[in-house]
Amino acid sequence: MMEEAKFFSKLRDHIKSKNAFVVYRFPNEENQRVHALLQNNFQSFTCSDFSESGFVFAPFSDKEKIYLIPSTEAEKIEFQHYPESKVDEDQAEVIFQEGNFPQREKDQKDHENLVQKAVDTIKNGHLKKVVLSRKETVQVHDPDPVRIYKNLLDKYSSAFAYLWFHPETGFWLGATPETLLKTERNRFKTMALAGTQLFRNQSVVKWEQKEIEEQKLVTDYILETLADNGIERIEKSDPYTLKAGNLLHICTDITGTFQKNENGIAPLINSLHPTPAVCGLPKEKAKEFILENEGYNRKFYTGFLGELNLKTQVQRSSRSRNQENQQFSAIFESTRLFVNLRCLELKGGDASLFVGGGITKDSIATSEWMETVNKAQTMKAILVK
Ligand SMILES: C=C(O[C@@H]1C=C(C(=O)O)C=C[C@H]1O)C(=O)O
Repeated sequence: MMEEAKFFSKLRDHIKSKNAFVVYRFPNEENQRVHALLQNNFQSFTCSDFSESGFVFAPFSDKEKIYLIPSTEAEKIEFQHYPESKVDEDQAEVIFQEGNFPQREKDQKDHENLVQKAVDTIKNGHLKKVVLSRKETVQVHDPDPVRIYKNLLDKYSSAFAYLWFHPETGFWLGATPETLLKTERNRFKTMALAGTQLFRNQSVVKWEQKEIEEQKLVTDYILETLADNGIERIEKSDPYTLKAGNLLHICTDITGTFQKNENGIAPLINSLHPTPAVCGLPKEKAKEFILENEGYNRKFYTGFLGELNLKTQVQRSSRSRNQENQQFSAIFESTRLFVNLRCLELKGGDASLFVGGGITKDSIATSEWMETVNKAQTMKAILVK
């Protein structure tokens, strides 16, 4: 384990070298552990069939490059990060941030028109659900990626919190609540996440029928595609409320067993991405609607990222530390991928934030706009000093 200060000083040197790297922490990490992979050469690596091992960074579109930092080409570092003070994610602070980045009227109009067009298309029976998003670019007073990432680590302990750099993509940061795929041997886990409301310290969370139905669409679709892909023993949890920064979502955990064949986990990834949590239903029609109407390139937003086929050593029993039991430790491959939400691209002195939401027949344009404003707060809150 490296000392944190030593790591960040090393990272600053690495940034000067312009070689790729990624720093990341898993959600709810009990021992405060943060991981990093610092690529030790200037080559550009891509992922072709998900048989590779390393950290993957994939765009929304299946026509663009999927980047990879291969395990064999990078120095692997771990350190522990303890927040300087207990920062909470409550509403008061969110409202306070509002003044730093005023909203533009034109952005609102454009987004509401886009949503209305989708609602009309859905009502005409061409679509069931489509996720529509926008990009908001703001000036950052101190655009130091390391400073901003430390804020992110302090603030969002229940998210997958990352800082990525590649000479061809530039800097990306994010705090996403959504697991795309977790595999360990032949077990896997994914989740259906949808429905959004503000967290207001409410003791009882009430969900509207619209949100309940929207989230169920996502769950049903995922269950169906998994069954079509030969996944066995599929189980799902009851829907529960998941807190992500200043927001609440409805979540269903889905687990199962998959048969490993020569294609590895590629069929699983290809059937899940993009889920109706970020694209829509039916998938191809929704994708078409997005590409034709959103009017900007999502790049890595609503793509996915994380550890791919990484070798992990596990003790058979975490309590058995004596010599005798050492022989029971095993090495196996695991994958932990997340959907790239609540993220931003850092470029020059600007940050581009990406935010969206699911549209169904019952969606109201102004409420959908507000939802994106609220989602943007997650990342705006870490930009300020
Ligand atoms: C699209 C986003 O989030 C997704 C859409 C949600 C919704 O429509 O309510 C909720 C969580 C995510 O699955 C985003 O954060 O930009």
